[in-house]
Amino acid sequence: MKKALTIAGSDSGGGAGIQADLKTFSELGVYGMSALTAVTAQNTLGVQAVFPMEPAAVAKQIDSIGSDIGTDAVKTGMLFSADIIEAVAEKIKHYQWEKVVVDPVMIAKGGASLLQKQAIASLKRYLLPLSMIVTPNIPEAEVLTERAIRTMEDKKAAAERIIKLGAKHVILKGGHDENPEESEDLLYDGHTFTLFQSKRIQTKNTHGTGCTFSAALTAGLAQGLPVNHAVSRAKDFIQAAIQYDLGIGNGHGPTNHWAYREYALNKGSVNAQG
Ligand SMILES: Nc1ncnc2c1ncn2[C@@H]1O[C@H](COP(=O)(O)OP(=O)(O)O)[C@@H](O)[C@H]1O
Ligand SMILES: Cc1ncc(COP(=O)(O)OP(=O)(O)O)c(N)n1
Repeated sequence: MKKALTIAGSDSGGGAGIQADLKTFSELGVYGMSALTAVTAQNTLGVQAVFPMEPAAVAKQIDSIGSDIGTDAVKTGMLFSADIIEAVAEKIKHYQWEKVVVDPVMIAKGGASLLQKQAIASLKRYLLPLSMIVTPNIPEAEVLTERAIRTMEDKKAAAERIIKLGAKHVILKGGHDENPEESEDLLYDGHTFTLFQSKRIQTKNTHGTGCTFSAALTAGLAQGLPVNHAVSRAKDFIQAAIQYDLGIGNGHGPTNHWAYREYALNKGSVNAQG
């Protein structure tokens, strides 16, 4: 049994954060574990409140896992503060975890801040150099690189800058792109760019897409898939989860975490173009 650890915040509404990660791990046949960084009071209409954990409490949860169960891969999501980021980075180094997926969660789709502004420097300095892959959406990549991203050339330049920050791979997600036909994610490993394209689904129910995608990617790495295969399967997983949404709540609803298993598994993969 392969194991994966998510270090992230709780979404009471169940669509993003720890809840999305654990559902995704389970759907992909990976044993899921969690270290909670914050509790959010959240639903499909937005984030009503954020209650961060003490950094020592985050570190202690990671120790409980690291000192006994161990893990095959780790992902980080909402980390909220510089102190939590530094505690997490310290533990990743201590346990010498290498399959580390950093989802640089900053702002929820409704606009709520999930990362303090003063924590961005710590994210870049302490966590990105420990990551096997970092998974920014376009606004997050703009913050990390301090450059606007409009064109494919901008995306490639941003990916190059993020690799220079110490990440081994970057997948720049295209959910926020203006392309009405496709949602395309750009993978860069420091040498080669690979584009993962899928049909853009017209829906308002995209809450938790980033968390779900990075959790699927983490599960793939835990199972020993090479990075590009893990990305390709994560893209198939999120495509199915968005396509077969559940219509839950009055705002931006969650995706369907069992859609990949139920409807899409082994029905072919999205295109990857070098
Ligand atoms: N409407 C959509 N149709 C198809 N894929 C989408 C859509 N929105 C997002 N995705 C995919 O979901 C994943 C998460 O992307 P994104 O929404 O940019 O992340 P985040 O939730 O971090 O903002 C990416 O693989 C992206 O291509
Ligand atoms: C607790 C928590 N963590 C992360 C997020 C952000 O999730 P994401 O997948 O980026 O989706 P949206 O919030 O943008 O819909 C979150 N909302 N809550």
